[in-house]
Amino acid sequence: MPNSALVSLNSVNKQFVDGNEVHAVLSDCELVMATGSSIALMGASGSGKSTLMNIIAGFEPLNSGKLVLDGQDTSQWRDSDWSDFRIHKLGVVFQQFNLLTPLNVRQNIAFPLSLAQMQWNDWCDYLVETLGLSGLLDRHVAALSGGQQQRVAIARALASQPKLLLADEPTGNLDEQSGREVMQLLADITQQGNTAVLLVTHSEECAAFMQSRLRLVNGQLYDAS
Ligand SMILES: Nc1ncnc2c1ncn2[C@@H]1O[C@H](COP(=O)(O)OP(=O)(O)OP(=O)(O)O)[C@@H](O)[C@H]1O
Repeated sequence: MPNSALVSLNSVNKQFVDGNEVHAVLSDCELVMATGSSIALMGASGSGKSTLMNIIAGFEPLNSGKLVLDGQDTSQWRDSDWSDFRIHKLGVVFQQFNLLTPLNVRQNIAFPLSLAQMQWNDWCDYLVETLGLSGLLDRHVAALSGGQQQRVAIARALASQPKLLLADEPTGNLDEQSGREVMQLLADITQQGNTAVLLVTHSEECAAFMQSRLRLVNGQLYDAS
């Protein structure tokens, strides 16, 4: 494995048990993602894209195989190791946004900063401006439209400049223009080399903003570039 690998999955298997039935979702799945790279993860509905994201974020355990994150084998990680990774190195844009509804936009974006003991900074101002959130900072997130909430979720995920961004269809609620602006932002941050992006998308147009494209079929990843 090259030293620069940020994410490495080696022969990963994941099944879900539903009553007497076992559903294999990932089967000897392999992935190497370099620091600062960007990958569009495509595949049919139900093929396991969100499951793969959840495994990398530590929200789902794998059944067998090896997951290495930033050079560390995660098999022995305790909850505190996962928390450390999530706070300091990971940003996630969930399909359902998962915003903190009692809080306003600024507080949502600042939340990961407080966990990482960081302050609001120029990067946060840049994100707010680029994502068109400047006029919304004092609004409660529950009162926002789906597209506005999605842009808050993206700003929150990027606020602490994570080494890895996992984004599950982050433009699904946006109009074409806003969607392109978000994709350009994601392409830019990977060009700058500090943040790697794993993007789940059904859109070929969004996928084209990423450096490479992979398709999940029968539990394995194939080059779809
Ligand atoms: N917690 C769970 N318990 C049982 N089965 C699950 C669970 N999570 C996912 N699955 C099953 O795993 C399979 C893959 O689901 P997943 O959500 O990863 O697919 P996806 O590729 O992200 O789909 P979509 O494009 O529709 O979002 C599906 O058959 C789903 O029903």
